[in-house]
Amino acid sequence: MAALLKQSARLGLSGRHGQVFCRLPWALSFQRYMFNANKKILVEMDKSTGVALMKMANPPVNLLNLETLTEFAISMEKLELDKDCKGLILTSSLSKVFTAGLDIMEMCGKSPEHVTEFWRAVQEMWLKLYGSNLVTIAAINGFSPGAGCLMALACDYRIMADNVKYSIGLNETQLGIVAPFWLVTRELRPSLFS
Ligand SMILES: CC/C=C\CCC/C=C/C(=O)SCCNC(=O)CCNC(=O)[C@H](O)C(C)(C)COP(=O)(O)OP(=O)(O)OC[C@H]1O[C@@H](n2cnc3c(N)ncnc32)[C@H](O)[C@@H]1OP(=O)(O)O
Repeated sequence: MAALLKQSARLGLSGRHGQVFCRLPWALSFQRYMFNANKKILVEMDKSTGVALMKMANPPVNLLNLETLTEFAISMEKLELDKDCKGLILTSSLSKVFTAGLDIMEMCGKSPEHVTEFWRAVQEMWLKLYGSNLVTIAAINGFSPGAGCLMALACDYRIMADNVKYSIGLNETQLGIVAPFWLVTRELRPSLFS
């Protein structure tokens, strides 16, 4: 795990944005590639190590709206299809927020069809992460409430920045949102499935 984190530091947070399957020049050609569908999720894959660095990049607080969730699922699919990819580090491109969780505006005043589509995307995101064949690590570099906490829990390993200001936890009931049954039973009460 330490080696993976060292790798993440080496990969750096210096990815060039706005590119789809762009290869780095000369020596690193065919060793590293980056992709992002719409710039909300940035992926940098190092084929020489098999480690992908995925950064949520939806300022100001990395809200998980329909667009971002969809992009996340597509990015996960691409990595799962890459036979060279063995591990994934999930982190944030922002300085103090991992993710502020679900965008509550996606559930406020929207049509039942939209809300259904949104929750389907939430479930898809969780299935992709929790069910991934990759070794997954959440590098939690800031606040991580609600779905941010659940994303971290869905990873195999979690490491959080050592800063007392940052908090992580399940606060959705304070907002009147109940975590869905598939999540509570699978992740928060795994003994039911053992
Ligand atoms: C796998 C998952 C499966 C199931 C999930 C089930 C349940 C999950 C539910 C949720 O995730 S509910 C959402 C929980 N999140 C929160 O409660 C976060 C609340 N936000 C904060 O605490 C702070 O924003 C912060 C993350 C600590 C960052 O603080 P900062 O001071 O940097 O930013 P600010 O508060 O000014 O926010 C900027 C901007 O963003 C809006 N915002 C923040 N969070 C949300 C949100 N969750 N949904 C919608 N909008 C949000 C905030 O209102 C500001 O908007 P403004 O600039 O227009 O005022």
